[in-house]
Amino acid sequence: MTERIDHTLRGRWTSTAGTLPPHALTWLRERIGLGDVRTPGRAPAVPESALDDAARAALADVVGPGFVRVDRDSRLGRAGGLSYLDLLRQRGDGELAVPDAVVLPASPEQVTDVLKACVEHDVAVVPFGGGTSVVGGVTALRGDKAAVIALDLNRLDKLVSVDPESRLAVLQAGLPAPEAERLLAAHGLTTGHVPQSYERATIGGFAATRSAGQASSGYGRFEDMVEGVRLATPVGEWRLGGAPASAAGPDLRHLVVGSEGAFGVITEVTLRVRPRPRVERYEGFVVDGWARGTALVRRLAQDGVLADVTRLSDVDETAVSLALSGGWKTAALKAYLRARGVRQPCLLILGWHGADTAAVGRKRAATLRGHRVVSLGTVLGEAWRHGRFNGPRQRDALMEVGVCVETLETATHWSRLTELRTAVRDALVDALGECVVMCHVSHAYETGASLYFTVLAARDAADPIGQWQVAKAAAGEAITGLGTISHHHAVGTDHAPYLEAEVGALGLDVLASVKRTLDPTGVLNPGKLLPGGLASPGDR
Ligand SMILES: Cc1cc2nc3c(=O)[nH]c(=O)nc-3n(C[C@H](O)[C@H](O)[C@H](O)COP(=O)(O)OP(=O)(O)OC[C@H]3O[C@@H](n4cnc5c(N)ncnc54)[C@H](O)[C@@H]3O)c2cc1C
Repeated sequence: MTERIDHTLRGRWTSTAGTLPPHALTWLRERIGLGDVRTPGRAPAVPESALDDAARAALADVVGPGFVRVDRDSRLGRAGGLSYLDLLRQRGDGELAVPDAVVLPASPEQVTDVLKACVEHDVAVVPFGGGTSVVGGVTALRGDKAAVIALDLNRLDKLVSVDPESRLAVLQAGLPAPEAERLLAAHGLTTGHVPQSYERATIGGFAATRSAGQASSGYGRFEDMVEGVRLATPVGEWRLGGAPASAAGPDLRHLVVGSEGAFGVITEVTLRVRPRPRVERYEGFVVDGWARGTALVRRLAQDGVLADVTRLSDVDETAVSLALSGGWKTAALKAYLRARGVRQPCLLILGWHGADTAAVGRKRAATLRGHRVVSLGTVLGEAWRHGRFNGPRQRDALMEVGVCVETLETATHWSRLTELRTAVRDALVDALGECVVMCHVSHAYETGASLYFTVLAARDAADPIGQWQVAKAAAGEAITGLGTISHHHAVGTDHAPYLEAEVGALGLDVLASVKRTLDPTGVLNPGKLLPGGLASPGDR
């Protein structure tokens, strides 16, 4: 939990190659026909920095010469995010976009001055928080600019103020989540925001992408927590949010939250915070079949009694978890479930947070009242909690042995949830052939829920990048018209082509107008959010 990002090491999450147990390898060979493809280990090419001396000097004037870095490791360390394609590129497959320099400002004022210098010297700016984007959000694209910098917000790492009476905290944008939580814990407070990328992602990154954490049912999505923002833009600073609620026109904070660095750089976020729970209880349950499972989660959401963490796996994801756990305990569990009449087990993890055991007990009783689920006890729930940040480590290990492994997510209304799940699943299977597609619901609302897919296939050694691009495009087409292109990963470069289908041509024009106002020369994060940057509506 305390691991700080090592910016020199971006090709994997872990510093050592992970390993898979032998039974997992055997299972993979059987299920996806895994051959002997290894992840390439070539060092990616790093071109000469295109940042000219005048631009470098202007930036050094703002942040100090030691904080304008043009060395290979610094630049390579901020070359792209952590999608499967990013990881392949960082390991030497395909072309990697490397920033010309890394600039590390230490204050909101310095961020504004860096932007001014970049406008003056025709330099594109990619805001860089934890660099955990999985949609190409931090790809170092320069657009039509002479050079591109990664604007690393690492040094904006302070808890600025706390108002315990109002339950508000002002946090600087570069704070990684564990550090933000450590600082808030000293005041008995928490954000409750725990995404799987918790160990590395930052407060500014969460706000910029409308992130959703594993306990979103209890604490809300990140945008629900944002009371105010401080934004540095090329045309000056913009501060928003001074009241708990307001009827002063449209809520402009939502032009900033989710703006993915294309409208400005978030330097501070005022967050609604909560008392830190003293007791957390996680429990595993099994429901018979996807239809019954989603009906149950829908009832809980619509009755307002969802557990703080609510995660329902489909039959495939449950089967894979059981297969990979292996051993006599799994065999005994399967026999037990059969005896209880469960034919198609779907694993349901529920977690409740509270001030004390009695409070947690009351919440648990409210969730479970009147529902038929088979409890597997807290051991399974605790196992989930223990392993909940393991996804990226397992991905490292899977990549090592030649697996094409990636996730994608969407959301839709309850009435279309199963249709969407089937459409995405079928599209992925059609595109990839022999593969495993698993799905779970981890964020539920009164009107619908998210779907999160994990895909495993044998990597195509000849064209690994093309293999996933085809599958991702097929999934994108399947989603269009049925659900959102992103429930919490954001748009980045990867989803930009699908944004028009979701918000309409007029929606894109509105976004382009905002961009033109805040970033008239288009230095901010070219190619992200808006396809091609959209300097003017006519450019589309
Ligand atoms: C293994 C893994 C698991 C993940 N799990 C989840 C999950 O459970 N829930 C979830 O919501 N997401 C998840 N993500 C996606 C990612 O972690 C989130 O999008 C996160 O919010 C990004 O935060 P970051 O600080 O790493 O931002 P970055 O990756 O650095 O940046 C993301 C985008 O925001 C922009 N940006 C960053 N900081 C700022 C700023 N201060 N001002 C303006 N723009 C900025 C960047 O330019 C980029 O476009 C996961 C990613 C990985 C790799």
